[in-house]
Amino acid sequence: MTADAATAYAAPAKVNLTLHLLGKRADGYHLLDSLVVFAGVGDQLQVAPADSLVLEESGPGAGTMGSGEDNLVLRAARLLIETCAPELRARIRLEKRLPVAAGLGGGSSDAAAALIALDALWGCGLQAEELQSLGAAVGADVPVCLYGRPAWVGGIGEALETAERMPPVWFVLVNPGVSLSTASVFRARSGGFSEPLRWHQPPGDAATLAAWLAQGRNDLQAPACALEPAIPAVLEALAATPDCLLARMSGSGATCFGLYTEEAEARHAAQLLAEARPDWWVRAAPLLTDPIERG
Ligand SMILES: C[C@](O)(CO)[C@H](O)COP(=O)(O)OP(=O)(O)OC[C@H]1O[C@@H](n2ccc(N)nc2=O)[C@H](O)[C@@H]1O
Ligand SMILES: Nc1ncnc2c1ncn2[C@@H]1O[C@H](COP(=O)(O)OP(=O)(O)OP(=O)(O)O)[C@@H](O)[C@H]1O
Repeated sequence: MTADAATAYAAPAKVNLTLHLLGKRADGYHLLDSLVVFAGVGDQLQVAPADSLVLEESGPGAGTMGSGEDNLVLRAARLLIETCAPELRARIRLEKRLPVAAGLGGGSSDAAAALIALDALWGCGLQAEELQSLGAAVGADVPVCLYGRPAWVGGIGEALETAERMPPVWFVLVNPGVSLSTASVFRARSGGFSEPLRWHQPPGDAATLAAWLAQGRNDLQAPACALEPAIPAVLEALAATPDCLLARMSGSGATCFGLYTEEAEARHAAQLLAEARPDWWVRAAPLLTDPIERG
């Protein structure tokens, strides 16, 4: 595949529908069992040939990601250069729309899109497994973002299995405008570990999915709520919207999602929340049931 300069690569938000912690490794990383999906809202990336490696940020989140040199997009690009050829360079444009350090895996999704876009631009032709191992070196959420479809995630984020036949579902995503460091939320948790949760038969509709999800949880939600009191307020506000089937935190927070059957229900709930709390980031978006289309 070749990339032309105008091609835009989608970097959608990741949502952890469940997040069970199964144990802890000697290096401090936690073993996960998570049902991960993507939502139809996210960042966008464009790449073009250039004489140096540069990242240009635009959009509402530009300048909120710390120093440009630490950007996960550039870390991914440098790893690909090391693997592929030392002289490779590109201009990368990142339109940052997702909140940062928000539990939506925005940086990981950007890094995954960068690996795919630059592999195509530079004609590296890496196999999916090679991209996966570069992605895992950038962050635990990058492998599933490269995979780009509903998945059961295990290991510390690298063990992936397709979650077949997700039903059509709508999300309302709400971030209260606070960023939470993933490491601090893991550090704040205490107590035992959970069992993995798998369905015997894929849920046929949103209500059945929500009922199945209610048997599980996000094990990082309690420690994140203890660190950040805005999170319980978001969960309560989402749960109180009409037609909300389930409200839960994604990843290490602070973004929470509400589940709805219909687009109109989600849009109505999002409008109510945005009116009540203009200081919150609120978006209605569908669950992407099919693999992400890139480029
Ligand atoms: C919590 C999740 O969002 C679930 O999807 C991800 O596992 C986190 O993915 P991520 O943000 O890409 O995480 P990384 O940047 O690799 O790790 C940040 C920190 O989170 C903790 N961490 C992360 C992943 C994992 N399986 N166990 C951990 O304990 C570690 O303290 C690590 O230093
Ligand atoms: N392209 C990027 N987008 C967002 N954050 C980035 C990016 N590059 C570097 N970062 C840094 O990475 C950290 C994590 O940001 P990110 O938005 O990916 O977190 P998150 O949504 O909580 O991720 P996860 O759900 O994987 O834990 C932040 O401290 C941020 O400054």
